[in-house]
Amino acid sequence: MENKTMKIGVVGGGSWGTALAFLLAENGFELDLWVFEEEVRDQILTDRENKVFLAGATLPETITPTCDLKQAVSGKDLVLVVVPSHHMRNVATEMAAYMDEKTIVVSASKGIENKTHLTMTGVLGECLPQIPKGQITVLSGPSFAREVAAKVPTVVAVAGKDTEVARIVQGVFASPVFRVYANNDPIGVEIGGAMKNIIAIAAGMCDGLDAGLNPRAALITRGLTEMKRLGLKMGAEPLTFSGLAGVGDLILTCTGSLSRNHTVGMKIAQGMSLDQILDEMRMVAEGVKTTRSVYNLSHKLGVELPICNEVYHILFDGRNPAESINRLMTRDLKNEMDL
Ligand SMILES: NC(=O)C1=CN([C@@H]2O[C@H](COP(=O)(O)OP(=O)(O)OC[C@H]3O[C@@H](n4cnc5c(N)ncnc54)[C@H](O)[C@@H]3O)[C@@H](O)[C@H]2O)C=CC1
Ligand SMILES: O=C(CO)COP(=O)(O)O
Repeated sequence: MENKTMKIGVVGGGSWGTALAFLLAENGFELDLWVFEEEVRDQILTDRENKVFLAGATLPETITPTCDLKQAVSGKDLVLVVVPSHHMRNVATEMAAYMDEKTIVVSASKGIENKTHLTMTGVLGECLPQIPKGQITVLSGPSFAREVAAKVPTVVAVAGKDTEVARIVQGVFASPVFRVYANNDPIGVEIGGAMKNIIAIAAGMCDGLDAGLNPRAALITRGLTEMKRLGLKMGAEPLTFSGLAGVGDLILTCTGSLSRNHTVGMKIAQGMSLDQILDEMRMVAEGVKTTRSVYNLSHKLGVELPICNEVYHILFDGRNPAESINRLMTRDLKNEMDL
């Protein structure tokens, strides 16, 4: 199939869905963009801008905003889903009625469902039984939406169990400012993308306390070990965690001031309550819900994740972040390479 004639739908007009729609339009595709809020659809139609979630990017006429999910996904060759992880099941269940087995599905959402502990391709696989599993892929890596919309050079991974399909998706998204590596370890890519958000909350707490640069580097490094530990238990490839969706995204989110998860951690350390912080945010900080999923999953699987465990108790039990640093520092002494 000649790429540019592919019919594409993007589901989710938050900052990341809008930035990826912009990228695809720049790559020469015409596409439908499903947005949840009528206000956002109307703004894009009249001003060619998503002022709520991605102010500043001018969206070309080749992006058609719609609140009609059927219009966005039916008859498409490729559907990119970019809704917050806690809305994935509802949205995908509604999509199922309009989709046939030929469509390639790409998830760009990062999270682990609270109830089922499924990653986003797992949820999509359950909700879209007509789509062969090899056609469900994931795009992830160090990529703030605002920088992608500003055409800042960005490098990500696209993972799928079917190498051919991953290559097609790679070709659709790749551009001179958006380099895409193919990867065949979707579960590793998704565990990396979901768990780095928890560690970013921890790094934000560390920065909010002004605890120092040494502890932040330690959190990033030991956080990577925790990502790998849970990932391996779930069947991931170890090398994925050294890649873009692992350490790459971990570094970006733990050190980048644009991160919503890092910001949540900073505000907690500065004394705000989680409810207060979330009430003030229209955007999503996936790490909050993922912390709950990972806490429960790690206990179920018997995997020790000390940093994630502390983040859980700070967010949901009111533990003091400074006390958590002390608890992490005074744990039994270990061998660094133990997984
Ligand atoms: N923003 C970024 O830089 C990046 C975000 N992501 C991931 O992309 C996913 C989507 O996040 P963003 O685009 O950042 O969203 P956002 O935080 O900018 O906006 C929130 C989104 O939730 C939608 N929403 C609210 N209620 C909804 C409902 N009931 N059903 C469906 N959608 C609803 C809003 O329409 C909006 O699109 C997340 O999993 C995030 O981790 C991944 C990489 C980069
Ligand atoms: O996933 C992201 C960058 O790769 C975005 O991180 P935040 O959701 O913390 O802003």
